[in-house]
Amino acid sequence: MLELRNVSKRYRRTTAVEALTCTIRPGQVTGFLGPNGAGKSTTLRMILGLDRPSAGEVRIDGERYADLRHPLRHVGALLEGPAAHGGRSAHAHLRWLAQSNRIPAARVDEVLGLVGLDDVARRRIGTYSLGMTQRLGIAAALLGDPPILIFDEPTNGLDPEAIRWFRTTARDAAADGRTVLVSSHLMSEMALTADHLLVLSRGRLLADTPLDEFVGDGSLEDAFLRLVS
Ligand SMILES: Nc1ncnc2c1ncn2[C@@H]1O[C@H](COP(=O)(O)OP(=O)(O)OP(=O)(O)O)[C@@H](O)[C@H]1O
Repeated sequence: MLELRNVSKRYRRTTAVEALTCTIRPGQVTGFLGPNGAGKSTTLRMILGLDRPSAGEVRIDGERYADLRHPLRHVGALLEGPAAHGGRSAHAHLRWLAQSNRIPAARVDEVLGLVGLDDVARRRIGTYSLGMTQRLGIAAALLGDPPILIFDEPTNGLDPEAIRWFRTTARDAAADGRTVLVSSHLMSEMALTADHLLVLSRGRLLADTPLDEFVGDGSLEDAFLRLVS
């Protein structure tokens, strides 16, 4: 379980996140929506200990990220932007992550197979396409077989087959009892992937609702635009 209690983040004059309180539950895919600049990435960075809240706290299974001894075994994340050195191979990158989190080396080949990168695993990451880079990020998130998975814009650059693959992966993980949090701007994709929604706008939480209730008789896009406009 992932809990945010009264979490705020201020950068000088900008309040990126304002008193955010929510619990992200296991067994479902939670979609994280919000217009550009709403504070989604900032929130995800605070969950992962990459940014310090100005106030409030984040708990992962009751602990702070910084206190987790082997964080990748508790929470796996794909964030925006390259997370690996371009000169390394995917295999070397994952081996290094596995070693530093006491994850068996055999798991590296397993996740490379899961994301379909086995054929290019020894190639330099710098030569990868956007879609291959996304798959590597997803492999890194799955590496520690963590109960909590966080994906920021996971389908960026993925082709239709890979988008479907990601959706199935996220839904299977939730069906397995994991906590899955996915941020995306793609409403049609989110409508197919999420069970529950968190909607953020200007740093504030506007909705924390099951997808079906949020959408009602219309489309997710209509309901979302009505709420944030
Ligand atoms: N390091 C920083 N320094 C100053 N301001 C920042 C910093 N990071 C984020 N912000 C500001 O905080 C606000 C929230 O940004 P954030 O990137 O979290 O939004 P987002 O919902 O992820 O947006 P997008 O959908 O465009 O990725 C924005 O106004 C942004 O300019």
